[in-house]
Amino acid sequence: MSEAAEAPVSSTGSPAKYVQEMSRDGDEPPPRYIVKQIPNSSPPSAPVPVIDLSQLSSPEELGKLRSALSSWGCFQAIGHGISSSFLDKIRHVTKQFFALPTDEKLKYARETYDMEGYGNDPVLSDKQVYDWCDRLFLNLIPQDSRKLHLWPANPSEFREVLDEYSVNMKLIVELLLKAMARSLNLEEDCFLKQYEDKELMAARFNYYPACPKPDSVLGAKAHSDGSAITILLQDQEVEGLQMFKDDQWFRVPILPHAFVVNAGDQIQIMSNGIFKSPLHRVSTSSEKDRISLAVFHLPNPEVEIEPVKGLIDEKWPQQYRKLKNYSAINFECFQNGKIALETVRI
Ligand SMILES: O=C(O)CCC(=O)C(=O)O
Ligand SMILES: [Fe+2]
Repeated sequence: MSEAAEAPVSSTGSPAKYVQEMSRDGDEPPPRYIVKQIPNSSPPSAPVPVIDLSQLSSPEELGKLRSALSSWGCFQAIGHGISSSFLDKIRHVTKQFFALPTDEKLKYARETYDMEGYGNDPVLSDKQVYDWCDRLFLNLIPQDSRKLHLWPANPSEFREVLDEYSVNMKLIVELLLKAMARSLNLEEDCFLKQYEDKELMAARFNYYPACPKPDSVLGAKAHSDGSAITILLQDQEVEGLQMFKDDQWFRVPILPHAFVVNAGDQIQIMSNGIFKSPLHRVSTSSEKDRISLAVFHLPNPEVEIEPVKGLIDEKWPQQYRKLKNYSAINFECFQNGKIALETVRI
């Protein structure tokens, strides 16, 4: 294919120019960003379920949680206990970071073929259509995996705010994993036990600049998350996230100060396919920049995961094999155009 030759790929395994710079300079999106035809490019708004995390001791709310995760694979979480002012603050420092001059942001640039740090869509395959998005990817947990030199010192509160955000995210994830187990009438620590106290958590700050071709360019191509759980803070004003359900795309509306919680592929495996890891994508806007912050939580790659025994019986046999390092499987499948979850199905 000639596609690889059309868009120069720099030696860092990244598209040659940051998307934010192309947007600022009024560049036409290069061919490698063009999706030939975006199916369903203006879908309807989605009735994504809303779950109140402060009510998860009630059987009704647990029932809603189970139903949301086994149909949509996602929900909007309210009642999470994090103040609106703190959420505004983390959005604010995110915007401040991306507003810095490129030279300043490059102090935190990711290394060749590394995920962590500031950069654009990593190039993993020569068939890849690029996302109209720049990112800052940082490990949060375990603490000793943090590459603090990649944590922006500008704006000055960035590190402190992210550290506090990380503490909050860990608490919410644990609360959710326990509630998800209870919603299936299982011991509440049955998912957490599989982590063997070796969890990973990482943050991806996404910056989607305005795009002159929203009908043929995506902020993020359709994907499911390779995590166990993802907690996403959407932009306050600019929509973009879309979910695939029942063969159709839906726009996820903005609910101020709610998180969008996604089941990731690894919880689909651990729940023996009961919870669904949803396919989602991000559209672009011709007028406005958009930010989001995704926090991914997953077991350490050394740890083996498998469907929980209590969810396997004759009527619903084991759907996925025991495995470890799902991220590596996911990565290889992406490069070979395969769907990772399908390759680990029994
Ligand atoms: O920006 C969004 O709304 C979604 C981002 C996302 O799906 C991701 O970072 O995995
Ligand atoms: Fe995602």
